[in-house]
Amino acid sequence: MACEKGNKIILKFDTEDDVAKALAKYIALHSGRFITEKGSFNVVLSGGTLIDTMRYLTQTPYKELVDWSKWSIFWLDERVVPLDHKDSNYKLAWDGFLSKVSIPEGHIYPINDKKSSPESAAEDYETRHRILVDKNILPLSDISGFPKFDLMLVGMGPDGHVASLFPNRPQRFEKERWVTYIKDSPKPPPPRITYTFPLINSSTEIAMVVTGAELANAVKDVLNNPKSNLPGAEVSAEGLLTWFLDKDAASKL
Ligand SMILES: O=C1O[C@H](COP(=O)(O)O)[C@@H](O)[C@H](O)[C@H]1O
Repeated sequence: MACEKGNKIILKFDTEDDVAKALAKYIALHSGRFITEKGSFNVVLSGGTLIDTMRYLTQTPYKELVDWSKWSIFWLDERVVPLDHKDSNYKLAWDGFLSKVSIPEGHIYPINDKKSSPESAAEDYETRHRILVDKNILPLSDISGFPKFDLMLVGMGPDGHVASLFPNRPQRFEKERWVTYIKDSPKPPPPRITYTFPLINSSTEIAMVVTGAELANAVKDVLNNPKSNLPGAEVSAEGLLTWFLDKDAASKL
């Protein structure tokens, strides 16, 4: 079932498995669309449950049909830990997705895990994005002046956080930086870096992928209660924001 509001569409499915199947089809369609239009596909990954929900993309027919050679991968947020640490969003994505498809190594942009502090890791990630802009690998939005990705795949926590932008933390209000840092994330591990809202909201397409009953209150507040002021409610896209919900996550709408 679909419900449209402005440049937002809300898709509700019976089960998490139905969400996973629809998500694979949606990503593959956008991959084809962007590669036809501009010859490349810049994708931003979250951590968390998203990676498992992307599982059908690594299977037939998508594994063979998608032109992985044109993909580039970035991270919406990352924990400041070594890339082989169990808490690393890169490791999660590598184990569950990237190791199973053939995206060129040079197109994968994890954080530099040799940086010792969240400040320096955020600074470094932003600088590397500025270099990609200078090389015309990443375009800037004509509207915001921030980097414009083709597709961001965004998860949400039960507290309404997206990326590492949490309620009751100032990072969600950052307006200038492309990448910022947090040292006291309420969800462990505490040191993280994260894209900021002006950058997130410059994306052409965004998929909010939210499943499970423990997300039902946050989904209700974000979609139906503007006063809740949760970070998830601040997500918008320059093109279309598409919510993928299962029955449990949508149960209080
Ligand atoms: O800590 C994080 O949490 C969010 C939400 O994760 P989920 O397990 O509730 O899906 C995730 O999107 C983010 O990338 C991650 O660092």
